[in-house]
Amino acid sequence: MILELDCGNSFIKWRVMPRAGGGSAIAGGVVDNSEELIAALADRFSEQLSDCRLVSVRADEETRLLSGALSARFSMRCRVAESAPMLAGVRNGYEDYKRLGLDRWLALVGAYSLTHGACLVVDLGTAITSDFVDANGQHLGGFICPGMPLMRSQLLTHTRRIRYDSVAAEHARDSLVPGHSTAEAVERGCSLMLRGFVNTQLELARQQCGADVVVFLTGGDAAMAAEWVPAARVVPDLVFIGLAIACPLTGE
Ligand SMILES: Nc1ncnc2c1ncn2[C@@H]1O[C@H](COP(=O)(O)OP(=O)(O)OP(=O)(O)O)[C@@H](O)[C@H]1O
Ligand SMILES: CC(C)(CO)[C@@H](O)C(=O)NCCC(=O)O
Ligand SMILES: [K+]
Repeated sequence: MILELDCGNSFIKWRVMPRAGGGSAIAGGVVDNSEELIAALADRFSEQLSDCRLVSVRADEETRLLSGALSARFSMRCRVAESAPMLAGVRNGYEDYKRLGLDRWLALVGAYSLTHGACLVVDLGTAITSDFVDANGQHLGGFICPGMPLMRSQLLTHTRRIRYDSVAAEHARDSLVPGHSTAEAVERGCSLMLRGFVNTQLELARQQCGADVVVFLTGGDAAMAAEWVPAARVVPDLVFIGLAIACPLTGE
């Protein structure tokens, strides 16, 4: 079995796949840190993991420690995705290709592998990122802005009186009419910022890549954005699709 990891800034997303080259996930989850990850895996998969592949946007040292701990604990090979100027028909558009976040790069490569045509990838996590690729696989660049979790926490951190609980937040998200409570005002305000961003990306994508550009949404808040872009494809495992391309294992 193969362990796949997407180490984001806030969470580590993991899944166990039956073998190289496909099938559906046997198990998966989201954890806060490597200790939790090892605990989640140790019960069920102690003897069965042969390989690991991972992508990380964390510091190199932190990523090295994580892959070292995993390969030691589960006696498996561990491959770490690296930056590349070109992969699977996609050409990195950054001035310095090493600076493009690896999660963005792999999601883009994953999306292009599904369409072989122009795409826009919007990843809504801690940060929100968008990336454009044309029909020839040329990455046209992208954007980075704060995601919903960061927008909320900035308001909370830098004000005295913006306070509300998660139940109120949940209810507030039922509608986008002007808020009559702090929870509604903040949640809907941030949602509208997100909606404005997503709609602008869509316009830009059509200008840059043509009207038949395929829109992919991924990351924790993808489902929310999907309401505003009915034609979009919500692909939660886009980064993992790219990861398999970047780190093929024997047999793939
Ligand atoms: N405590 C939690 N337990 C389980 N799942 C969670 C928890 N907190 C968040 N999630 C889910 O985990 C996923 C995190 O995805 P997201 O794309 O937001 O990752 P992230 O690591 O915060 O972002 P990034 O990759 O940009 O750093 C979301 O689907 C979210 O709903
Ligand atoms: C933007 C994030 C934080 C999104 O996870 C990540 O892709 C990253 O750290 N990128 C490096 C900066 C860049 O992509 O230009
Ligand atoms: K991400």
